[in-house]
Amino acid sequence: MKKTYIIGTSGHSRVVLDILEKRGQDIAGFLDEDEATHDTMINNYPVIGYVSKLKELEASVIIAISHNPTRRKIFNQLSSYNVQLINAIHPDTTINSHVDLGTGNLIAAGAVINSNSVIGDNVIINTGATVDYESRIEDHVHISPGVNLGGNVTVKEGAHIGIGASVLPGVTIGENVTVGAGAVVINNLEANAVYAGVPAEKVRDIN
Ligand SMILES: CC(=O)SCCNC(=O)CCNC(=O)[C@H](O)C(C)(C)COP(=O)(O)OP(=O)(O)OC[C@H]1O[C@@H](n2cnc3c(N)ncnc32)[C@H](O)[C@@H]1OP(=O)(O)O
Repeated sequence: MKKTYIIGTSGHSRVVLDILEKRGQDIAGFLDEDEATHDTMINNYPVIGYVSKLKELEASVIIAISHNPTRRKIFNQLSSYNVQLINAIHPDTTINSHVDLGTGNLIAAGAVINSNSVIGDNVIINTGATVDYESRIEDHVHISPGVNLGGNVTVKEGAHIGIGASVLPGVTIGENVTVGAGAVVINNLEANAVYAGVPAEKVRDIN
């Protein structure tokens, strides 16, 4: 089995570590672009160095960074390396057998993904979130803890749905949108903006 490296050292990365331990992965340690973290220990595993260390290695990797633009940037960096992105799926999840799941994804404890949904690459479906039938979650999306998506929802690349938000069936959420915590999204949301409230309304554009 190839050794597995976790990119990122935040609290989120410790959630990923726990899942990989539960899955019996052979974990080498962490990598991080912040030099101050190097040679420290996280839950008994070393922070080994920069992400570029992976250039020299044939390794399994998961990017454990919740900030979508940063996670996307590192995903693109890894595309020229000889590494294998893996999924980190907590054993306590319910994923329908007819779900099409990409790679480099975190599916955290208690998450549910229902039938015929499609999940891209480098996605986070966080603790206790539900994605209902025939939904489409594109690359680099973060579905936060406790979010509920109705059936036939589309979440476009790079969008972030905040904690506890609900999205009505059939809604499309545009690229790079942020939905505020607790929002109820009843209409399609145009790309590159922040929306919040019940029902969700635009707060500001994202440049
Ligand atoms: C495991 C984990 O921790 S995963 C982490 C998941 N993270 C989240 O869920 C965070 C989601 N982010 C939010 O909800 C943020 O508050 C955002 C993105 C909606 C807004 O953030 P900012 O752009 O910094 O806006 P800011 O805090 O200045 O608020 C702007 C206005 O929106 C209001 N607002 C902010 N958040 C919300 C919200 N969730 N619902 C309703 N209104 C909100 C503010 O009261 C403010 O109103 P005002 O202009 O009348 O004073």
